[in-house]
Amino acid sequence: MQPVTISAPASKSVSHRALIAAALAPGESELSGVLVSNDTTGATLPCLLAMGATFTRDGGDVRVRGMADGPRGATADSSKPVLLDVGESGTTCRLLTAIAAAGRGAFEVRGAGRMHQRPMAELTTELHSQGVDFQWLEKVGYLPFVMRTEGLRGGPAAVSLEESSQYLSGLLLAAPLAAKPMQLSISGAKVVSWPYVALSLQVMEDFGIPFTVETRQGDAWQPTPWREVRAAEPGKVRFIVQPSRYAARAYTVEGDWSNASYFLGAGAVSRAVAMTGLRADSVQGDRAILRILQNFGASVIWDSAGTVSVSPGELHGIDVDMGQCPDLVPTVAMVALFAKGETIIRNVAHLRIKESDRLEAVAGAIRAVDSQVEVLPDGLRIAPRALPTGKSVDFATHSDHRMAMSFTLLRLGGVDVRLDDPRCVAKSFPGFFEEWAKVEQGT
Ligand SMILES: O=C(O)C1=C[C@@H](OP(=O)(O)O)[C@@H](O)[C@H](O)C1
Ligand SMILES: C=C(OP(=O)(O)O)C(=O)O
Repeated sequence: MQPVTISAPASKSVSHRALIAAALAPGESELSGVLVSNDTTGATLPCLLAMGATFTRDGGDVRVRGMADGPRGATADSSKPVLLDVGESGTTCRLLTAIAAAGRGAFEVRGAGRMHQRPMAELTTELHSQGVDFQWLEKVGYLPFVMRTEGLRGGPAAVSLEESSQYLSGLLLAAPLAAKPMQLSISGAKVVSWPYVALSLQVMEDFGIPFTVETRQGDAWQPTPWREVRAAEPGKVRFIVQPSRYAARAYTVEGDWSNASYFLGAGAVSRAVAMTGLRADSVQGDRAILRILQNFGASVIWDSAGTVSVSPGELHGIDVDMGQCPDLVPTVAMVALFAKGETIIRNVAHLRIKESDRLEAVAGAIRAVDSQVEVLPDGLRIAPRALPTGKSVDFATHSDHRMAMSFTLLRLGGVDVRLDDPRCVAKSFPGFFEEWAKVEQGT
């Protein structure tokens, strides 16, 4: 039987970063293949427009005229700060708070839904020591707030990556706009979601920003190519970013490994799925989905044209640390329900502060299909039972796109999946259900 072929949607994380870099690059950039979704063209783009960049867009082709001298907020004589509405996008919120802080004037940052419960303090504390003033409109450390800035001073700064990598990504992307070189280091006890920091460095490099990464070897700091830093440890890596300008350019956004995971997962549990448009050498951590599906027992093949295919096998439960690829957890948890034996997912306490409390939301879906699950302080222990084939089951998405997309996998086990809010997929993948229909129709 021929595999169903799906072309991967554009990377959400790269789209955010390419829009930011192009908006900060004086001159004209042409971006192709930008993800059209609520978080990217619906949140990051309008916020950058409010800061002073201009855009013309035809689908995912975006022509950007970058800001001539950095982000501009409202001046002291204006009664209203410039509004940055980040919607439900954590990436927009954390990255653009740092970018706006590196500009001038007053900005009000607001969001929607869960975004007002997702923490900001780790980032804003550091921005405050850089000279930025915050006025909290509801709760200290959370949206909404008004920020007044005269730019970043530069010099040393340290941030913890225990709950999110987005704080460091924001500081890195904003650092070239600081008055002096910035030396960023990692505090805290552990690092999660490291590959997203590497993606930020990749886009900075692609848009001409000079920076050095140093790792500690014994008592000395050694310059290290950023691609060689696989998983950073607190106190063992630092970044030196020179004041500089992003350089305008043409740029093509690569495919998204996170949103590919639902289709690759379908290949593992049902019938072969082939995907085009994914980079085998991508810096995206969610490329790990291939290794994880292989560990379950699925087979993975790359062909010479760069198409990857996943086919089913005898699936058995696995024990997996997903600290560096948290967005894959809902997919992996659903695949675990098709496997024999227990699956344990570890090191993902940060899933509790995403679009929903994802440990509880995923556990709710597992219970809805009569399997057993234990919610651990930092993960899930899943004991699958036979799926309720032929039955209609109601699922609570908690308005979380990754819940809606991952629970849909259960249709391949014969479950009539009823989602309370299927439209929440628009956050990252508005065309998800149209693509999914191809999997079910087998064409
Ligand atoms: O920087 C990014 O593009 C992202 C970082 C990750 O968040 P955390 O670093 O908060 O885990 C990830 O979950 C999110 O979907 C995208
Ligand atoms: C956590 C996610 O995104 P964000 O943090 O940008 O809201 C996600 O897409 O799963």
